[in-house]
Amino acid sequence: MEDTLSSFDSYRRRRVKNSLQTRRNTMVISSGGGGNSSCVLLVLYFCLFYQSLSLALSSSSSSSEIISRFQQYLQINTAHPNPNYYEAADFILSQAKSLSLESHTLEFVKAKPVVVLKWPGTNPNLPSILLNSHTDVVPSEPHKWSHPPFDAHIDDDGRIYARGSQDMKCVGLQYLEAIRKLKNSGFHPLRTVYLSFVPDEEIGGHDGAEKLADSDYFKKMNVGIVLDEGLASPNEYYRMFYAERCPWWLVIKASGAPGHGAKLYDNTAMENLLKSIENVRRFRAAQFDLVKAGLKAEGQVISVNMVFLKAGTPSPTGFVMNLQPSEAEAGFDIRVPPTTDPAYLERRIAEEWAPASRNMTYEFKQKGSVYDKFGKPILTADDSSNPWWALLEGAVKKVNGKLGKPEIFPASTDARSFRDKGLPAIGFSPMTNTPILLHDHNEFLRKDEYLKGVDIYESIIEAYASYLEHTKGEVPRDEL
Ligand SMILES: CSCC[C@H](NC=O)C(=O)O
Ligand SMILES: [Zn+2]
Ligand SMILES: [Zn+2]
Repeated sequence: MEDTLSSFDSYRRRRVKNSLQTRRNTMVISSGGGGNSSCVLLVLYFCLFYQSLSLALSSSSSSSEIISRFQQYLQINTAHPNPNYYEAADFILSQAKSLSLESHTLEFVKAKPVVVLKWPGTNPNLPSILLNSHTDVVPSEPHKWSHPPFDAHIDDDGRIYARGSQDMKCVGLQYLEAIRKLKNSGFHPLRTVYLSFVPDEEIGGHDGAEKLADSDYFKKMNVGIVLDEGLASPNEYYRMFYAERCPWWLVIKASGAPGHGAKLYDNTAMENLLKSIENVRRFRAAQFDLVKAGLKAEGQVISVNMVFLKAGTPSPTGFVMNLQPSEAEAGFDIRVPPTTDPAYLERRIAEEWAPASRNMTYEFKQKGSVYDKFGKPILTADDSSNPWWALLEGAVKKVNGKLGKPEIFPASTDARSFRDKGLPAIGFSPMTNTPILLHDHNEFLRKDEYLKGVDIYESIIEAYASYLEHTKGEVPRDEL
């Protein structure tokens, strides 16, 4: 860890040195006259040098300001079901102003602002880069946290506790801090860099990223690559995601004749439902065993988790105890990797989990497709056909970050709205040596890890925004 941090520091020093060097070179080229003009130029030189030095000093000494801005964002309560979206939007807009970024607030749905920021590139004809993050967070149970989830308290070991510290207010603000550093260093992007701060990801993104991706405004943005969220890594390897599992939310229902609680008879609703649940549990265990044995990664198996059970005849004191009910239901959150055959799973549901022969029916509350409109699995290429993948890898390695194997995101993110449009989208949240605490109690991110992530994005944005080639991964406008 020490090593990694010190190499990040030396990278920072190199950048400062380079930026001073660039400014010095500019001066040398522009000086050329003699006499008084040399004097004026000398003064100018020192002014510029002083300015560069103070800029450099301010960027190297502003860790506490960077952390304080992160805390401010975390302190805005954007938890469902009543997220304070306007306060979050105002905060982002104030940051944009301090960075002289262009901003636009789009309200596709009332009270659900989508904030889009723009850092114009010197070649606006090249497809742009979109850095996406969501502003909402999931609810919490504050009394089960060691520090209140919207205090952004920092403990003695530098852990910042807050809902959203990992998922994903960190990423949204790290993008902005990286841009602040790049601007301070005098960097000018070749490609336009956009940032989108979208609502509602945690409840499906339909009024947020999905609306943005469907809009004419988005078409005009001419996006060529999207970065979105990934997951924390408990070890030293950063994680990159090229796809995500598809959510299928299944409800199965059993029916049967009611009867006396003391009677043994076949085909009761409860018995039929339990047979299905046993079946589902065997399937779940087999999939989980593949992960436990190290044969498959989490994102490569089908996960099934029972999320509700509903049965029984209510009474004023609870449930009627001597009546076997005529209906019973169970709900499952299923996640299907785009690399599996969904027809196989659907057959299994119809024939084994909810067979009509056992008086069972089923319905999907949500059933995403693993295929795009051309019938191909929705995946972003993680090989040489996608230069953005290699660029990201290179940029992380340049600042001494190590990378794990490409992965499929186990849950859903807004990236799917962009992949649906045929765009490459990479899931990445720079957090190493950090327990995975998204949606959990006591979600936290360490200060040093957050600051390291800013440097990682600085490297990524610099590489992406400087990339000149028109690539295969970029979809021509008229196909969107
Ligand atoms: C199916 S939309 C729900 C999106 C949600 N995203 C993050 O947790 C998820 O459950 O994966
Ligand atoms: Zn998220
Ligand atoms: Zn989430």
